[in-house]
Amino acid sequence: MEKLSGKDKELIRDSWESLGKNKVPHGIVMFTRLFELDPALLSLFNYKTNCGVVPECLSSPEFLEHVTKVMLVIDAAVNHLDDLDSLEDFLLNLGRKHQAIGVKTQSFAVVGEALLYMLQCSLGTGYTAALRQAWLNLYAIVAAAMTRGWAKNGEHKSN
Ligand code: HEM
Repeated sequence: MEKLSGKDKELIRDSWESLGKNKVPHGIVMFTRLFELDPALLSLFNYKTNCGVVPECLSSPEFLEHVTKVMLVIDAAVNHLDDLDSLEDFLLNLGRKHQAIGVKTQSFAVVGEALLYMLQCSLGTGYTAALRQAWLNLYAIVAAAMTRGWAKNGEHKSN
């Protein structure tokens, strides 16, 4: 896996310190943005939530569970900045599962955009160009590992 600079790690850790204590509310901001950017993603959750519109979805327990799961993956990444390789197998497997669910790899990038939006909303003036880049670098590492797992599962299938 790629490595992050010492400065990247510092910016990520400092900014996550307060955000990580309120994962679900920040995750909801992120997923609200995700569905603004790509409303079609809602249908991937329908089999569980049976919800047709965003507000209903965002308050359903299954949905909040996924928001929590995503935030916990981010939390794990932040807690393993010096040792991201240790997450490789977990992330490969996660990518494989998302391939099976029908999530496209392009959608991982949209989640990245939604993550940046949430950081911008939450950090205000603390959202600097360097901080944005640090998070982009971290998320790129996570998404790349998920994409490798996705591709292993999806070999010979179209993306
Ligand atoms: C477009 C984006 C995504 C969609 C539509 C999506 C959808 C889903 C769905 C439908 C499930 C199965 C139901 C559930 O467990 O709640 C799932 C599971 C999960 N997702 Fe996602 N997901 C997306 C992105 C992500 C990302 C970026 C992460 C982490 C960074 C993530 C983390 C997880 C985890 C940890 C699980 C549970 C896997 C397990 O059961 O072992 N998801 N996702």
